[in-house]
Amino acid sequence: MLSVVTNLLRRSVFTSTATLGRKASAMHLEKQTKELLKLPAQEVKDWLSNFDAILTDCDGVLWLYSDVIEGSIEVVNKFIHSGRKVYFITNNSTKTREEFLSKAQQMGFCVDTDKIISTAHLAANYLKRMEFNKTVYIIGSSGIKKELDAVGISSFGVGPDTLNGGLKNLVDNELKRNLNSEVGAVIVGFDEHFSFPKLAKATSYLNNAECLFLATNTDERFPMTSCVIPGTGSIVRSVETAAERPALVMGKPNTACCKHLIDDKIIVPERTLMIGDRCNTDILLGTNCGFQTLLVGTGVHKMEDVQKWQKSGTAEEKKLIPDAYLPRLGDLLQFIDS
Ligand SMILES: O=C(O)COP(=O)(O)O
Ligand SMILES: [Mg+2]
Repeated sequence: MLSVVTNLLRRSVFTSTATLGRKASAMHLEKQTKELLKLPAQEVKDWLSNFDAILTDCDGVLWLYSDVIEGSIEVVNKFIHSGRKVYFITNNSTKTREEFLSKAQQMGFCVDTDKIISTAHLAANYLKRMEFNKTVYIIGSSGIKKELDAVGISSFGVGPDTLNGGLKNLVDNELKRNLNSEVGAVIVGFDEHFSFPKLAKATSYLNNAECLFLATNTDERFPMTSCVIPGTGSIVRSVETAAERPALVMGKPNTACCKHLIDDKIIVPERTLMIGDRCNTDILLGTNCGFQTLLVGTGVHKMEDVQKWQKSGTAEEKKLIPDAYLPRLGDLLQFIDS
């Protein structure tokens, strides 16, 4: 997926506005994105009445780090109070599900634990379900460790690990002599202390073909305009490259993260709306699950990105196109009857 987006971005550099105009006549063949604010209010209300379940991304839709995005609490709570099932589904692995719950509740969202889907929790439960009984080496944050503790799986690796005695020391004293023979899985999530020793240790463990390789998510970067904060995807790519094998990704767009809701008939795909700010995780998950999708412009992708993808020919690129677009989630408030 990274390569798809990279290619899309590369291609977009050479796309002129004139080309956009010329191809407009062929656009009726493409999936169209409804810009909700440009539609009559009744049409938007009718569209919303199709949904009795909503899955919403968190960072970039509901909040940006610790700041609530204006209007999102009111919209989400109205959805909840109208009897719709609302799930918070985040790729962020730095917190436990309980920590996300208290973050959301402290902000004012009326959400319960069973409605939070988060990737550290998904990873721990994946290992628990397979009755994993070895140790996990973590590249990531305390959220992963705490979720593993909660299911009785031992782990280590969280925190700084720097190249103190040089490369020779790392190789001779750590990689050759000090690898933990109990490690049976490596989990890679967001790690602000990611380092060369961590990369070398993870890939040394993964050199054993029986060692499981899980990644929480593949988001390339965090939603930020003033600078770039690399996301988990950049760390996962690095480990995958050195390990020479792909990780099993727990979060969006892997449909496994919400499959149980469909299998257990808790939600009906045709009556479910996926709301997100990133198309190659949130919107792709929605498309892959048969949900309707709504992109909001408060995070990673914008309507201009969608317009570029609408012109591209591949089926994979078309899966990134949402059904609807809004500048921000709070704009929905005027269309939800209380
Ligand atoms: O933290 C991330 O990488 C993404 O988080 P999100 O899925 O809530 O946008
Ligand atoms: Mg997001």
